[in-house]
Parts: sequence; C-alpha cells; structure tokens
Amino acid sequence: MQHPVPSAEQAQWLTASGVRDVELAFADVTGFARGKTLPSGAFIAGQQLRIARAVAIQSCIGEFPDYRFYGENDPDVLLLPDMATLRPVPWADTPRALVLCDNIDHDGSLSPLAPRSALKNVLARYAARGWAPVVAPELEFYLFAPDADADAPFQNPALRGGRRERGFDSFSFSTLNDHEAFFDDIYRGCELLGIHTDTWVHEMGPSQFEINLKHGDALALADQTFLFKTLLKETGLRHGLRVVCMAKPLAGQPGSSMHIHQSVVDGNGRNVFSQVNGEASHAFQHYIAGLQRYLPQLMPLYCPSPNSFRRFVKGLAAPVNLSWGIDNRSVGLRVPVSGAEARRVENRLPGCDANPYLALAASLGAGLLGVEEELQPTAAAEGNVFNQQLDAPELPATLEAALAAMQQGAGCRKLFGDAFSAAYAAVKEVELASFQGEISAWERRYLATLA
Ligand SMILES: NC(=O)CC[C@H](N)C(=O)O
Repeated sequence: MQHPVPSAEQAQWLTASGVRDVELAFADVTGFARGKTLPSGAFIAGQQLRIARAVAIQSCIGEFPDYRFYGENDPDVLLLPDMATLRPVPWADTPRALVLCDNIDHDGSLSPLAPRSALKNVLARYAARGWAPVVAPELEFYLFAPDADADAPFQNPALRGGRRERGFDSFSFSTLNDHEAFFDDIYRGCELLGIHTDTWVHEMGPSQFEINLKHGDALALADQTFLFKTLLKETGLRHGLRVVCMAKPLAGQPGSSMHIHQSVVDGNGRNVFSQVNGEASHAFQHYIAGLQRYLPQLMPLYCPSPNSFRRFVKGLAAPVNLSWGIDNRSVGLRVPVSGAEARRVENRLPGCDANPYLALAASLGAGLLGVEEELQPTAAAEGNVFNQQLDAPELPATLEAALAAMQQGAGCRKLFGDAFSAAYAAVKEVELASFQGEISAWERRYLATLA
C-alpha cells in the first residue's frame, strides 16, 4: 500500500504557517484522542508511524484487557493518515496540525479493534448495496466549574453578576451570553476543524447546552463529532470551565444525549426511506425494525458506562423504550415531521458519553440488518407512551445486563466480527470490575453509621 503524503497545497500550508508538529490521532474505544506526533517535515516526507495495536482498546481507567484480545506479542498497527482530515489544532499556542488516522494491521487491513474501522466496515456494507447513510448527531453537554475533587458533586460555573443557574432555563439566551467568550472560541475552533454546526441552544439542565451538527456523510460526521468533543474539552480548559459529556452528571437533572438523525440515500441521492409517491418505503419499515431488534444487543457501544444507564428516567425527555412514533418524544425512535426527501429516524438512545464512531456504527448497523433481514417493526406509538406497556423489545437497564445481551445476541458479531466483539466486552469488564471495586459517597453517607 502506498503511504499517503499531504498534497502540495497542504505541504505548503504546513510550511508557511510554521506548523512544528502534526498529531496523528485516532479515537480509542472510549472516544479519547490518542496517537503520536511527527515533526512537520517528516510528515510531509511521508514518514510512517506505528503504535501499539492495544491502544485502540485502552479502557477508560487506562488499563488494558488481556493480551489475547489484541495479540500475545503486543503487535503494532500502522497509523494511516486520512489526508482529507488534515487541520490546524485550534487550541494549540504553537502552530500544530492534526490528521485523523486509521489503524492498519500488518496484513494491510483495517484493524478490527479501532472504532473508525468498525464504522468504515458498516459503511462498506451500505456501499455494497449502492447506498450511503446521511446522519446528523446532536450533542448535549454541561459546563461546570473546574473542580479536582471527584467525590464532590459538580458545581455550575459562576455567571455574570455572580449569579449561578438554578436550572430549567431551557432555550434562554442569557447563559449563552454569560459564556460568550467560550462559545466564540468554539465557533472559531469549528471553522478551523471543518465542523459544521447548525443550531445551538441552552438545554433544560443548569449550564446544559446542545449543539446540533449539520447532516451529511456518516464518516465525516463521526470525525466531526469526535473532534467537536475534543474541542469542547480543550476550549473549556482554556476558559476555566470543565466541559462534561457524561450521560448523567447531576442527580435529578436531565442527562446529556447524542441523538442521531439518520436516513439513507441511493446512488442517485434519493432517500430510500421514501417511495416515489412520497409514502414511507418498505426499507424504512425494515430499518426501524432493525433498530428495534438489534439496538438492545448493541447498547454497550452507545451507552458505554454504568453512568450511561442513569440517564433513562421518565419525565426528563430521555428515552425509556424502543417504540417508534411520528413527532413523539416519549419514544426512543422518533420520526420527525418532514418532507419525503428528508424522511428520517432519530435514535434518541445514545448518550453524549458515547464514542461517536461506535454509536453511529451500531445505529446504522442495526438499521441495515433490519433491511437485510426484512424485519417488521411494531405499530407506531400514539400519544404519550412513557407509562404504557408496549410491544416493543425491552431495553437492558444496566451495563451488566447490556453486556449480557450483547454477548448472547448475534448482532455485534454480525456487524463487527468476533475479535472486536470479544475485545470490547473485555474492556467493559475491566471497567466494571474497577467501578464495582470503588466505595461510593452513598455508601459512606448512609451505611457508615449502621453497622
Ligand atoms: N433535547 C432533548 O430532547 C433532551 C434529551 C435529554 N436530555 C436526554 O437525555 O435524552
């Protein structure tokens, strides 16, 4: 395989803007940016860079699962730059660039352990049918005051005039103004990184915001979402703010989602979810059925931690079922009102804590399996179904239950293969063991005096 080099125009830009280093970056399974930097000159000359294969499956506590999940001899992968993603690093003081990379195994194939590979493999399955998904992720996140004490609840940042938000201030502009300098930097960063944002709003929780990305190609949107979350955190640190993308950072307050709007176009750019007469197609029905059948088995991919499951409570606009319905926020799979060309389904289950590559891969993969297997969905839900007994499949209520469903079901292996499925489950087991080994503030508060 020919190792890619930057175009003449890119090389000239790197030199002229005094870029010293280029970060060769990729998302690990948690969604953290990892990689190595290369001096700009070496990058322009096409120098190859390798990194341990295991880095893609580093757990969120920094530990790795057993060698057998990534190779007994602890092998390397090649970091293969995707030159279309070469960008300046907005948060760097010294000019620096980044480029997103694929992890390539020694046989020249995409390493199955890397999240970008998982998404690319699902997209190849679409491409084999002459189809391509169109997606639009929406991200909610909280701004908190910087606080190093992990045992204390998060505090909202101070606002103009020494105020602090009490919450439930949704859709107001005042707090957007309070954080104007931060949001201006985010805007600038998005421009530099090629992230196309659409609407920005204040969400329901105190200092909770939502930013929607413009719809487009799934790999491009996964890259943008990954970079956007990194940009949020880095920019927050520069403004004395802590940006938190956990699914449920505050008890009693709304959680943070990563809703994913999705449709599919054919080779002529026609939405396959609609017939020529404007009615919903069979493919649309099968796609929704695929989400209903397979999302419960794929849940650890888009609800990756014990905290993810705390978000699913009634009354805070979070999904608690796998029903589908038109313009209905009491279901997990919402079909927004639209013209036939924009017919789409919004998967409301993923949390903002999800790795965007894996959340997109799982969601698009589940829908595609529904099409391939010609599954039939349940009847559309009508009205508020939060408290109704539904015929849609149940969602696992904890990470343990979701992992069991993933391991018992065939969905993850069908889509991502045995190596990824086993390695991902092993990563989650490392994290769960660490979680269960910790004594919580609740235990100290309520149990300490009883014994
Ligand atoms: N924007 C909304 O619909 C709110 C979503 C809600 N915060 C959730 O956790 O899913």
